[in-house]
Parts: sequence; structure tokens; C-alpha cells
Amino acid sequence: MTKRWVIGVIGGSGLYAMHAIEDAQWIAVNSPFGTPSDAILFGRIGEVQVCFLPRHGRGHRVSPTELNPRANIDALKRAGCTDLLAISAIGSLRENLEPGRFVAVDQFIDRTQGRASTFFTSGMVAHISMADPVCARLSGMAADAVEGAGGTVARGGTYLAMEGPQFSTRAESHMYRQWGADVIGMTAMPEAKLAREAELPYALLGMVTDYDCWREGEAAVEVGDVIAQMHANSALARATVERFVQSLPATRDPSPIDTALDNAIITAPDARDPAVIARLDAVAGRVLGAKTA
Ligand SMILES: CSC[C@H]1O[C@H](OP(=O)(O)O)[C@H](O)[C@@H]1O
Ligand SMILES: Nc1ncnc2[nH]cnc12
Repeated sequence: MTKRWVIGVIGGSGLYAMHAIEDAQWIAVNSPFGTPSDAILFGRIGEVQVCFLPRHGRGHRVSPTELNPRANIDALKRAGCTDLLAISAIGSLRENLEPGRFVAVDQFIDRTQGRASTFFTSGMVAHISMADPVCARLSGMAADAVEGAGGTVARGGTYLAMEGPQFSTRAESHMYRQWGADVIGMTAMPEAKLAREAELPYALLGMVTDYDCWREGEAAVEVGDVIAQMHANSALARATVERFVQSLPATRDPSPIDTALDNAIITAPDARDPAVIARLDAVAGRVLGAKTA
């Protein structure tokens, strides 16, 4: 069955609103998983419905370590999103990924600690595959949009998600390079895991803002470097999102991620907790038969 695209855009550091969105309206969406970072900006770009959520809230109020990605993803699912494009500021762990370049991330190493990282708690246990954590279709179109907007992009790269909010030590930065990580940030995990649990195809466009602290004889990253680079490139990031939405095919073919929960739930029907089922109405209503609010 084909359906229309509803694109959720998660704006990272420096991207707190989208002026290209027409008929725009900020609307608060409640979630049983807590308070999302902000209201969602509903509107359209051309004929495509867009739901924009600033990841840290307007004014960058919410720390990466105190984000509630469960509430954010649940709210975007409730808002009717079919697909998610996330934008992030990232540090580079590779010489050839210079500040200003975009990276269409395709793998993750999750080093975050203590964040609620699943919708499927006791009473409704599920194990989804995260082998290929990013939607290749979406990521490819997002990378095309970067180039169409005049930017440069690396297609593929491994994102190390650190806890923060402090930046890494030099020893950690060197270790992450040895592990094979290409870029570093504090927010895309567990966001990407939760998007998959919610059967939402997810792509992450990282924008390199700095070289972290692994380069010999060079000053370590400071937040001012990140902000300056984000400001220098925010017009390009906005143009990329606009172009991405405009380039979508008129109809949306199904994605295998739309049915990621098929065969993922292991808790026997008679052992399922009704309270847990109730709060999964948006995330897993398709498989649990719960009514979506
Ligand atoms: C402002 S510097 C560090 C900050 O920027 C990144 O956030 P986001 O991914 O939302 O753009 C990074 O993960 C940190 O939260
Ligand atoms: N060097 C870095 N480390 C972690 N998160 C970042 N976001 C932007 N630059 C970063």
C-alpha cells in the first residue's frame, strides 16, 4: 500500500525552527513517556506535511544527557510521521571529514549511560534488529539533498554516541578512532533505537563542527567552535532539509522498517501488562491492536 510522506525533522544544535515550513503552527503533543523537548511545529513544505521538533527545545534548554528521546519519538509518531530526518552537530574523528562537511551516518556505537533506551519494558518485551540502524532510502535522498543545496557529504560513517555533556578526554578521542568511529556526538542514541522500535525509518545528517581533541598540538573543541560552525552552515542545513522534502517521490512506497515489530515481541499474550500495552498505543498500535490516541 502506498501512502503519503509525513516527514519528522529533528533539529539539532543551531536548528531550532524552520522558516521554510508553510502554514506553520506550534502544537504541544502529549506523550505517556513524559515531556517532549518542545511543541512540534506542524506545517508543510510544498505538498508534503512536515513536523519539526527542536531536539533541545527552542533556546537550547535541554541538556543532551537529560533529553527524553522516548517522549520525542513517541510524540512524532503520534503526530503522524512516517519517516524521520535528524540533524546533528558532530565532532570529526577523521582528517578527511573537515568542519562544514555533512556526514550521512550509517552506523552507531552507543556509549551513552543511564538513558531510557527502549519503549518495551517488562510486561511487553521486544527485541528489534539494529544491525542496519539507518534507513538507506532516506539517507541516500538526504545525502543527495546536501549536494543539491551546494554542500559536501560523506555517504556513510560511524557515529560514536557519548554521554556528555562534557566533551571527551584526548585518551577517549584516540580510543574512539581506534574503535573505527568516524564522528562523535551526544544525542543520536538512543534516538535511533527508539525510532526503529516505533517503526519509523530514520536518517541522520551530521554536520561536522570541529575536530574534537585527537589532533596533535591542536586546541580541543569548545562549545563556541561548534556554535560558530553551526551558524556558518545553518543556511545550508535549512536548504538541505527543504530540498530533501521537495525531492521526495509523490507517493511513499512501503519500507521494511514500517513492519520492524513483526516477530520482535517475545512476551506471551497472556503475560502482557495492560498498562504497558496502553502506553504503546502510538508506538506499537499496529501490532498490538491498541487504539492510537
Ligand atoms: C553544542 S555542542 C554539543 C551538542 O551538540 C550536539 O547536539 P545535536 O546532536 O542535538 O546537534 C551534541 O550531540 C551535543 O548535544
Ligand atoms: N566534539 C564533539 N563531541 C561531542 N559532541 C559534539 N557535537 C559537536 N562536536 C562534538
